[in-house]
Amino acid sequence: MTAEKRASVTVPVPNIDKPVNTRFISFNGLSDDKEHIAIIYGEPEKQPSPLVRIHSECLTGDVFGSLRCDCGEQLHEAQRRMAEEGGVILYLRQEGRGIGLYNKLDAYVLQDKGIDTYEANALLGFDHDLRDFTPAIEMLKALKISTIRLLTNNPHKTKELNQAGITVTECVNTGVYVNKFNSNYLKAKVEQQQHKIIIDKND
Ligand SMILES: Nc1nc2c(ncn2[C@@H]2O[C@H](COP(=O)(O)OP(=O)(O)OP(=O)(O)O)[C@@H](O)[C@H]2O)c(=O)[nH]1
Ligand SMILES: [Zn+2]
Repeated sequence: MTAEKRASVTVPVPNIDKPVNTRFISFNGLSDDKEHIAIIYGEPEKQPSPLVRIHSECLTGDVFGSLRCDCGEQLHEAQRRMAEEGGVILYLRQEGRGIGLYNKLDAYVLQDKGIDTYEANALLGFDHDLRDFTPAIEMLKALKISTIRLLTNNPHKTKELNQAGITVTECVNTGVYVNKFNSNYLKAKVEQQQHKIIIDKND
């Protein structure tokens, strides 16, 4: 079954000086049963290569501003950039790189004993990253967007999209949001998964 748009709802969101209208889009026919959502700024379907952020849900960071990761800040950066130039946020319901919220909290318990973010997954019996970006590809196709600039530091996302027929003309890195609580987490992403995050050696 090919995925298609279900509802498109206008949602004003706050921006620097005045609210900006976005469209929240739901889908029928995605290949898993999760309620993934696209948030559209402007008219990206009319741009030759719009900015796209594929953002994996992080309740702790996105909603509550947890400083253990950089997710909330990356999401807010995407929102600011897209309010300026248009774009699409694909908000994927893949909490904890696919292991779920409770398991992520279990992984945090292990990390508090000195184990890194990927090794903690392994100790809990999971692969280091269980995410599947197929729904993101299906959503882009339903939105009739096949050429994008991807806002990410993760080179593996670009590779998966290219393999599925979405052309990534540019990989736009996000800012670096390092603090004393997330520096080991960011270092593990750089050292083990080649994320493009420049961390100052003093952090
Ligand atoms: N399993 C696990 N998931 C985590 C941990 N910290 C954050 N996450 C989840 O990781 C996901 C974000 O993935 P990241 O690997 O940080 O970043 P990315 O999406 O691959 O790369 P960017 O596009 O640059 O953000 C979110 O779903 C978070 O909930 C952790 O310690 N363990
Ligand atoms: Zn996070």
